[in-house]
Amino acid sequence: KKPRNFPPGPAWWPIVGSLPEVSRWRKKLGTLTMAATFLAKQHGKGKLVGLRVGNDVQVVLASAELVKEMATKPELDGRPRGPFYRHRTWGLRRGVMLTDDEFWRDQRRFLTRHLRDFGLGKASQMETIIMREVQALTDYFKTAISNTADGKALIPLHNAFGVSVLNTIWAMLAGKRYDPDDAELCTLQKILSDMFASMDMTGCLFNHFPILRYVLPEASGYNYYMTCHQKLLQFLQAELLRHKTTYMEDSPRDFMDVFIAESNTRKDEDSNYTDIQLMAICMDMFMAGSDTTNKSLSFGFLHFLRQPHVVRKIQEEIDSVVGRERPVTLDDRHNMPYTEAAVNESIRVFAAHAIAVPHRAMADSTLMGYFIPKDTILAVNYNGLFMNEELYEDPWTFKPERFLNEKNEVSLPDHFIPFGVGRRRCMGDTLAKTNIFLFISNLLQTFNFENPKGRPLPDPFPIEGITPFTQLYDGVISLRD
Ligand code: HEM
Repeated sequence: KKPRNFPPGPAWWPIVGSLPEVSRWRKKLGTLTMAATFLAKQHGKGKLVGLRVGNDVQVVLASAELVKEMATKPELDGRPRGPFYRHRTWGLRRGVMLTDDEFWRDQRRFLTRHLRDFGLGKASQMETIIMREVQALTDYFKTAISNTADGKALIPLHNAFGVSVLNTIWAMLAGKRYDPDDAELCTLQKILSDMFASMDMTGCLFNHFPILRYVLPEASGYNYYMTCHQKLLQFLQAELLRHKTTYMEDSPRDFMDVFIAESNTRKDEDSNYTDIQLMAICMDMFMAGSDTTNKSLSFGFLHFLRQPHVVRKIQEEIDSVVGRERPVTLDDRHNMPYTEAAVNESIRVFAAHAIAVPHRAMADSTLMGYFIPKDTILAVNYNGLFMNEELYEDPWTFKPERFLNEKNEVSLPDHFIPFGVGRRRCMGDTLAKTNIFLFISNLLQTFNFENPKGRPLPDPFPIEGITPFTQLYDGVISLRD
């Protein structure tokens, strides 16, 4: 039964809850995020909708004020607890992204403090790490171009940035980088992206109906989920072993070494500094840290192919502020408002189809005056925020100008909160924005990106998943001069 004064939403049927209504609108509109935006408009003044899907009682939020209200209430800082979230870290709730309470506070503090030592949030260190990757990708594109007769290389752009972006976070975590076409990492990323495409952020069938793990392990996606995580575990185990065999106590090379040192000092049985916890943190970073930035770049470049005038404006800005003789650096950023606005617009067009990592009410609470019972899942539907025509005119069109004021300065509205707010706010916003800025500006300084002749422009409609994907698309890359 719906609790009294629960946020409004479609009817709850026995066993399936609101699933039939959500599925109907999802099919009709094309994505879960659009269905949730629609249901929030139909039932909750466009701000929220209350649902039950199988076991899970959920409230989907679609307004910035509500996200901010949620952040004022520590009891709403929890993370979900179903099998989808537990089995991801091998049966235990571990890591930092999907844990809560004291365990999460301690681990988040430790991770933030020590990732800073290896560059996270420190402009000059981040710049060095990212520029190494920009250079490697530039060389990779140049080689592809030099292997063509007409100087125009056809490159699949939907996932051109995956390995490069992962390297920027992996350098801090594991002190290692991979080439853009590294076979092992490309396979691993393919496994992860296939898995991401088969689920969504609010879970999947075997989470909403846990019994399906036993009666329909194949059809409910459970077996597939476990196999993918097993492969990821093998990859991380190999890295951990490499670290342990080459570890030197007095000279930590990266976060893994620091964590190993900490776990050596805490030998007690209930220590949280275990091998599994370290691998779970790495997995969080793999997913939260690289996937989001990579996809913001993919969405950005898709729109660049659709709107060459945006590319021309960025290139004009680069030419006038930096020229072509030296790379674009972070110091140039404040003189490049149009490019900086394009960075934010790339994040908007990606996040506009995403549901953020869900929260969980750890105690009874309220939101917008409605009752939120303990264990309700609270999911922020960014589609409701970033595709809202009243806030973002013509939301399907890529318009950096929307983030510029009349003085041509970057001006981000209060409702632009792609990284969340409050205690659970994203840990990597600076790294993400720095990555996107340096990749866009340096690649557009050197190359032209065009849609292949004779092909339709790539469609901005997303492919759904835990995080949204662009459709598969190619770009023609050539040297600017
Ligand atoms: C465009 C890129 C990115 C976007 C849009 C993004 C967005 C978000 C959002 C919306 C959340 C959830 C906030 C909440 O629960 O209220 C989050 C959490 C998180 N993000 Fe990001 N993020 C991005 C990049 C990164 C990067 C580069 C890192 C790596 C350092 C990172 C690490 C994390 C972590 C660890 C969390 C979990 C924090 C916690 O639960 O305490 N993210 N991010």
